[in-house]
Amino acid sequence: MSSGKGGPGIEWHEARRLAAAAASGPEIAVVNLAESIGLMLAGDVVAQQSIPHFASSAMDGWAVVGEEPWMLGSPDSLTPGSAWPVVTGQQLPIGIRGVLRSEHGAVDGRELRPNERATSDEPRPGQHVRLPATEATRGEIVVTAGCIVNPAHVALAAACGLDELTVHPRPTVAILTTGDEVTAAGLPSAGSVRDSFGPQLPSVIAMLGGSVHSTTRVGDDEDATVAALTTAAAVARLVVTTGGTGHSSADHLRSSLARLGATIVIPALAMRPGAPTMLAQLPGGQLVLCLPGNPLAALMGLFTAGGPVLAALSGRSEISTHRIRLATDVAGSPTATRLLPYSLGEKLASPTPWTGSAMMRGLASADGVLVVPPEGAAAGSELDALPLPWLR
Ligand SMILES: Nc1nc2c(c(=O)[nH]1)N[C@H]1C(S)=C(S)[C@@H](COP(=O)(O)OP(=O)(O)OC[C@H]3O[C@@H](n4cnc5c(N)ncnc54)[C@H](O)[C@@H]3O)O[C@H]1N2
Ligand code: MOO
Repeated sequence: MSSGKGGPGIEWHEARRLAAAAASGPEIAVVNLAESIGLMLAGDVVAQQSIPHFASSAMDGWAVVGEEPWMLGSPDSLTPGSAWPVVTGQQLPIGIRGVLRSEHGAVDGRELRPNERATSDEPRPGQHVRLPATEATRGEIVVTAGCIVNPAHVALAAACGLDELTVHPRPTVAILTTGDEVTAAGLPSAGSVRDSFGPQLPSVIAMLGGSVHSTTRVGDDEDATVAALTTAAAVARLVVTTGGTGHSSADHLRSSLARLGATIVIPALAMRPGAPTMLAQLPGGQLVLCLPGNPLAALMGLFTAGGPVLAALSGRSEISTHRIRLATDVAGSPTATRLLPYSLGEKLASPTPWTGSAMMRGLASADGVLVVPPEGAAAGSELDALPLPWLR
């Protein structure tokens, strides 16, 4: 069932606002550099010392002091006319003229001279010397909190002398799929359906910022549903369920949530498909996002309410809508927002032919999802559209 017995559904934009508001803020954790990639940075990255922190050679060759010819010696005395062999990265003392690269010099006995490949002024003052603090000074912020940590950030943090970063970890999510008729593999017989969620929902949730801890199948049974919700809520900040949102004898989600003392945040959505999507909060603060069993309806519910929840729990910015121009007239639904997978041609959007709530074919070929207001929209006008998490 949907809004019929559950009261009027919440308007689409309002539902997104309520979903984000119901989620408590992101957690903060300190993790090893390698584990931080892909997470939201919660604290600035600050150089612990200057980068580079010592002067070094940028070339294999000779550190030289003063004018040629240079006599090979040791770095202990910086006497004009002295030189010594260096390799790339080797520490250099202050006071040398520069580094003559190995291809541009020749040694005869202990005497070093530039060869014919060298220019007359080589090495110029400071040539091939990496000076300290040219990339950052000690205490300088080199990455500001609020971005997703990427591999380059991590390499920079390592260069800054850091071993760990302060991040917002991905919120843990537990998935419960319901439905005695659902078959996990192979060809389903008449009366059974292939599980749409097991193979894809964890990835979509990850794309939206979550980390799926477990996926559990629950039979159409109230005690089993209560037990599974309790187990899931013990490990997850968000529990995502599929199916069983209705009021039939096979649907036990509502009564199970009531038994657990849950507060209903979103009882239903004024949205097609996906109207029966529900958001509830358990007494421990964990959110339970109840998606309808129909596969497209479930993803529309996940994009609408799950996106804002996961963004808030992971400290990420919400996936925002963008404007897209229509190739055709699109009819609205008088009391609901329609979500229609669309494909693009010549930069104009047309709903795909497969928009039924059980159909995945439209979404599989879609470039995004149109957010159609109740009054519909005419060809040539612009509508809001949601980007698909896998195409961002
Ligand atoms: N009398 C009414 N009946 C229904 C209403 C209503 O308002 N009044 N709303 C319809 C709408 S809209 C939807 S959406 C569904 C929601 O149903 P449930 O959330 O209770 O889900 P189920 O009944 O368990 O399943 C619905 C449908 O989805 C199939 N399903 C379930 N799980 C999976 C899965 N893992 N993979 C693929 N398909 C799945 C299931 O076999 C059913 O066909 O209720 C309508 N009915
Ligand atoms: O809301 Mo249901 O999702 O139309 O099938």
